[in-house]
Amino acid sequence: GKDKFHIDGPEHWHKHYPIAKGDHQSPIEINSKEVQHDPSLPPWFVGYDPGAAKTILNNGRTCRVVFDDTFDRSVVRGGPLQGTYRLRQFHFHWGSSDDHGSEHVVDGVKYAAELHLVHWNPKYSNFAEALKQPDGVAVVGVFLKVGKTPKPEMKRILEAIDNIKTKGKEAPFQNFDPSILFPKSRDYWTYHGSFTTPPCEECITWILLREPIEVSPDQMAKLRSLSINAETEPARPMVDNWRPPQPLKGRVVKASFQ
Ligand SMILES: NS(=O)(=O)c1ccc(NC(=O)NCCCCO)cc1
Ligand SMILES: [Zn+2]
Repeated sequence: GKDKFHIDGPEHWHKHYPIAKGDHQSPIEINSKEVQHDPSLPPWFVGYDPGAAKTILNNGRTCRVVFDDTFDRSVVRGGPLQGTYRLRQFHFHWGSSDDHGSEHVVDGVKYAAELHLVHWNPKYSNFAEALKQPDGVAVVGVFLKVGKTPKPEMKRILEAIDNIKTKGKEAPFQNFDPSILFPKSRDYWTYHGSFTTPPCEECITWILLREPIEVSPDQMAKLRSLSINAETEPARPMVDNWRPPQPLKGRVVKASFQ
């Protein structure tokens, strides 16, 4: 299955997913000096129904919280988007230590982790169809920065990790509105890119929040306590599940702020 390509590093993905060497790949380096402030960019909004949250799972590559996306129940709209996009799942990427782990890099700064909230355009019949379209998917990205104060809103996710330590484990995760994880500011960068893992489809309008949320070293250690192996296999820690920045290839990154 596709999993064996995940064991091979990002340098190998193109052999089975040629688009991995495409012109609109993610993540990228954000260079503030080259970003274009776009005053016409409207604010973005979410309307998340906590009741849409269903389960949390360890898929061997990240920990993912899955939502009911059978109707416009939890959506994002505005910003660079036309219409509403339905929340399907959110997940994280992180490093083996606090000094790296994010996928996008801002003016050379690697954050300890990056949260991705994945939404798809319901003008397409389902997620699998949407990921074949340039306007099929919208991902809101939030950087996690390590500081002294733990983020209380992360508590429920980190507690749930105890039930999904190994690959294939899934547990109920209900009544959760992920917008409580957002920072105060809604300032964002936006550009057209791709999934950062296979199939690397170039279907994503990225909305990357400028302001990181702060988590504690212990909270990062908890993420790193997840394993990529199944329960019956030798323990291998789930760390460094990030793709390095990809060539910008002439794309312009727009900023909603000066
Ligand atoms: N890191 S990321 O760019 O936000 C990302 C989001 C979803 C996915 N893939 C996903 O949700 N499902 C796998 C696609 C197979 C079709 O269902 C991969 C990477
Ligand atoms: Zn991601």
